[in-house]
Amino acid sequence: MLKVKHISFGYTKNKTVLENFNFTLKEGEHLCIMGESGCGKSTLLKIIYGLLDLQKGTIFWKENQVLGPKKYLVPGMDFFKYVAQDFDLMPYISVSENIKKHLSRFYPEESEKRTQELLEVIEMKAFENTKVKNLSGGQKQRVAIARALAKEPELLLLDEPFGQIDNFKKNSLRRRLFAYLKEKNIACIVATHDKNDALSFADRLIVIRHQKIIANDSPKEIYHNPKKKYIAALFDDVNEITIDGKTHLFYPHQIKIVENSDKKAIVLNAYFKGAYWLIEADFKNTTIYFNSVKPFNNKKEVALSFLDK
Ligand SMILES: Nc1ncnc2c1ncn2[C@@H]1O[C@H](COP(=O)(O)OP(=O)(O)OP(=O)(O)O)[C@@H](O)[C@H]1O
Repeated sequence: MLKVKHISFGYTKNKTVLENFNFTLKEGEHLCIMGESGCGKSTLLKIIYGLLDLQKGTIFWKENQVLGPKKYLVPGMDFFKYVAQDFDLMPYISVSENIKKHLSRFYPEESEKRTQELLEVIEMKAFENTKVKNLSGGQKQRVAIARALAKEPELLLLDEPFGQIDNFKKNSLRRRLFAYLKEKNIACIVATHDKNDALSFADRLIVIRHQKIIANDSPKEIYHNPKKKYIAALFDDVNEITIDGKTHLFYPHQIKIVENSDKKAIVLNAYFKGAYWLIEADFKNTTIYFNSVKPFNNKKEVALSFLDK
């Protein structure tokens, strides 16, 4: 189990990036870290891996304390693997050689079998003999993930793991990778901007804002009961609307167009989203967003109903 206790960190003395972080992670559990750009997601992963020295607090994996570069000449904990945003692959050797570099040379058959298994997980079988320098950014990202998995870490730390991968590949890769991690009981912490990483695949979600953890719960709970607009906005457009003197947060799908109601909005724009239209409208001098199966002309008045909260 990972135990992060009262940790604080800043790159300089007068600027704290993370303040008094506390959380735990069980074996095999998947945690997502979300928050706006620059809030400290990558910094947290680097601290957990042991690449930075803490100013305060402790981190333990089981009974082992995670210590930073002041303590270890080669930083980074043995039973963790960390895939950074810049991959750090060997460009002049092939995809499979990059993976094999992290497997034992003394068991070539076992090493080959494992490499093939990982090539399947990252859907890169067709590129096994291609030199890494000739791969696209998204392909390199996938090789970096396979390489990190080669030795079956106990905890995998992924920084924006699908950031450079197109939607077409991303969905199937995500399903394969997270199923593989669960199957092998590998715990995982993913720093991400992508709500799908959290909603569909994480057991738990932590949201960071202004150096603090402002939410730590199941993705379902945080999605359905966001305590702040900042949190809801990680998942979708969000409307902050006051009804009978009380302010509520509504996602676009929680506002419906109805035949009649005393809540009227004037359509400003309609954006095609494939399966539906996102309507931008003025409601009591506030711009709101809701979904509709059909578009409306600008300036059209529509009656709305808001989900009961
Ligand atoms: N090596 C460094 N030296 C000094 N400041 C740094 C360093 N790396 C990051 N920072 C600062 O620390 C803060 C947190 O950065 P971090 O990269 O952890 O954010 P992030 O949430 O991962 O951002 P993004 O989503 O854009 O990747 C930012 O203000 C950043 O400018």
